[in-house]
Amino acid sequence: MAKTTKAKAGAKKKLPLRDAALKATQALAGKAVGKKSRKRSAVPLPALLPATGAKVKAKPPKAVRQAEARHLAPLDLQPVGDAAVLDRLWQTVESRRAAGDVANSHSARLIARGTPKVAQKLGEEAVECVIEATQGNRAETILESADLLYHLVVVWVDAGIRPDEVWAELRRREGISGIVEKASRPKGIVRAARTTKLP
Ligand SMILES: N=c1c2ncn([C@@H]3O[C@H](COP(=O)(O)OP(=O)(O)OP(=O)(O)O)[C@@H](O)[C@H]3O)c2ncn1[C@@H]1O[C@H](COP(=O)(O)O)[C@@H](O)[C@H]1O
Repeated sequence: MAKTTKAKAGAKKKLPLRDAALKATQALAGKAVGKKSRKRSAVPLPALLPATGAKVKAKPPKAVRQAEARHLAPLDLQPVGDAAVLDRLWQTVESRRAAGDVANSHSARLIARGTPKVAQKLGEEAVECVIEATQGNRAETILESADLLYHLVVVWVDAGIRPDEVWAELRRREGISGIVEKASRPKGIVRAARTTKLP
């Protein structure tokens, strides 16, 4: 063991000057183009530095690829319903509110309990929908979505909002990329002043 160490030390000493200089250059180059420093340094590296064998990843990480596949997969849409059902639901709930028959109408009973209760129910249904969606339970997510939309309609009726007003806002947003819209929002301190979120 000791012999080997000595032999190594000897070999180091005997290293010709040119080889030693080359080694030092390579060591420096390795530091300069190593993963960490390449990320942090904005200073361009000299073009003549020797390659260090750092691999360029051709594929994005697995989680990103899976998310992309989920979003890009075509939806299996069968035309069995239409959005007009929400307009009809609103009409029904509004008529229940106006009639105020709390003995026979769930909507009338819920609205009679006051705005905080109406809003709370929407929150509960949203959380249930989130849980099912997070767990990948497709059928349950559909059921919870229907509950969520019903309770959203009750919120609109309670607040005196007509579906048309929401559709108009959705129409206004058509063709505006969410990313572009987000980028156009005020930034920094202005944004912090307008929101309860941490900047
Ligand atoms: N889409 C719905 C709908 N979805 C869910 N629900 C009811 O919402 C209630 C949710 O039950 P929860 O136990 O979560 O809530 P909760 O009974 O208020 O209990 P708490 O949280 O207060 O303790 C159930 O009674 C469901 O039947 C609905 N009730 C009515 N509709 C639609 O509204 C129309 C009018 O209904 P009524 O107002 O009952 O005539 C109906 O024809 C339907 O089209």
